[in-house]
Amino acid sequence: MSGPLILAVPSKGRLQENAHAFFARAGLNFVQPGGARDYRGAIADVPNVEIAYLSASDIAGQLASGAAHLGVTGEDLVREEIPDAATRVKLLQPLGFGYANVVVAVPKAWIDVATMADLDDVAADMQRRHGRRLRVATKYVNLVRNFFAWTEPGDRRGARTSVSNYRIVESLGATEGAPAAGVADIVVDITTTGATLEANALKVLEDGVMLRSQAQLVASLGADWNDGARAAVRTILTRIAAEVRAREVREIRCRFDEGVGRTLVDLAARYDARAPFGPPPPGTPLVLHAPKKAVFALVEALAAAGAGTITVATLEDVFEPNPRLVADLFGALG
Ligand SMILES: Nc1ncnc2c1ncn2[C@@H]1O[C@H](COP(=O)(O)OP(=O)(O)OP(=O)(O)O)[C@@H](O)[C@H]1O
Ligand SMILES: O=P(O)(O)OC[C@H]1O[C@H](OP(=O)(O)OP(=O)(O)O)[C@H](O)[C@@H]1O
Ligand SMILES: [Mg+2]
Repeated sequence: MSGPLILAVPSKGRLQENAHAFFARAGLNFVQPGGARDYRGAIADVPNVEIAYLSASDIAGQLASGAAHLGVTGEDLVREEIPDAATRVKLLQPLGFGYANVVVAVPKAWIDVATMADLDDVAADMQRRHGRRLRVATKYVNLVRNFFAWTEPGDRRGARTSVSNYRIVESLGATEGAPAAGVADIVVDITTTGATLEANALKVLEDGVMLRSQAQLVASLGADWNDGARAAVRTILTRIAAEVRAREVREIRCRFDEGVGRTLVDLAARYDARAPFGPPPPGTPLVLHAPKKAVFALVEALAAAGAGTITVATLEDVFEPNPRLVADLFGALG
């Protein structure tokens, strides 16, 4: 077989805009030969790639089945829709957008209920007194089953307790409204600002954060990884890796007096900064790539060690040989 590499990209919803911006920053410009309503596209200068525009949840499904090779979707959807995720997909890169938590939320009116252990008591009580099970409205059926079944030993407040005596009420929209509507007792849903929970008078349990999710770049392990698809993914991941690396680091350049060059390189290593072009010959500035977080501490240390003028700059792309992203995927594909 020799089909093209299928890259699945959100066509609507929360992730769409950020996903497009992410690929554009990596120099991957999408073209839609059939116009804006065409759900298939291509990348301007990378042959053998077909873009599939899909909803975020369809993307998780297509990656699981191998219908798409590479895609962007929420980690919540990967964990929910692909129970055996480790054998079917590889999460290559968290993308720094689409942050949201999957949480257990109960009516604020339940003032005595603050933890999963409390919730288990409520569920047991309902069963005993009314002969019915606690109703949980959610679209995250698999995540709920796993989370509610899991116990972590420890004292009552310090640990997680499993919840039994519940049943799931599947809800595909407006989930937070289910308790007020009387169709469920509590909800499990995704939240970012908490505004929707607040508007529905719900509160998150103290130990009720089931998953901290963000958008992920995901590869399918079961797709048709023919030679053409492998060549295309190498090009795509190399550009993405260069962009990701550039965002992680700052370039520091400094003047230094003869003799201290070596000392400065050693000093930089203590801040996880590297001299990508090696120690400079006399008379040329030292160039370092430093983790963003370490920049100001490193600048101070360099100045104290005798550096002259120091400049800090952001970089557009940092291409390194054998980027981790490429190695990770090819390692997983074998
Ligand atoms: N409130 C939110 N804030 C940030 N990211 C979110 C939020 N809600 C969802 N997401 C992330 O975006 C993904 C897709 O959600 P989104 O709401 O865009 O699509 P959907 O619910 O599948 O479809 P629809 O367009 O019908 O809402 C979620 O699975 C999650 O990873
Ligand atoms: O914590 P907040 O910032 O208020 O966000 C939470 C809301 O966002 C999502 O719904 P969405 O708007 O995607 O609608 P949907 O239920 O149709 O998917 C989620 O299902 C919540 O309802
Ligand atoms: Mg939604």
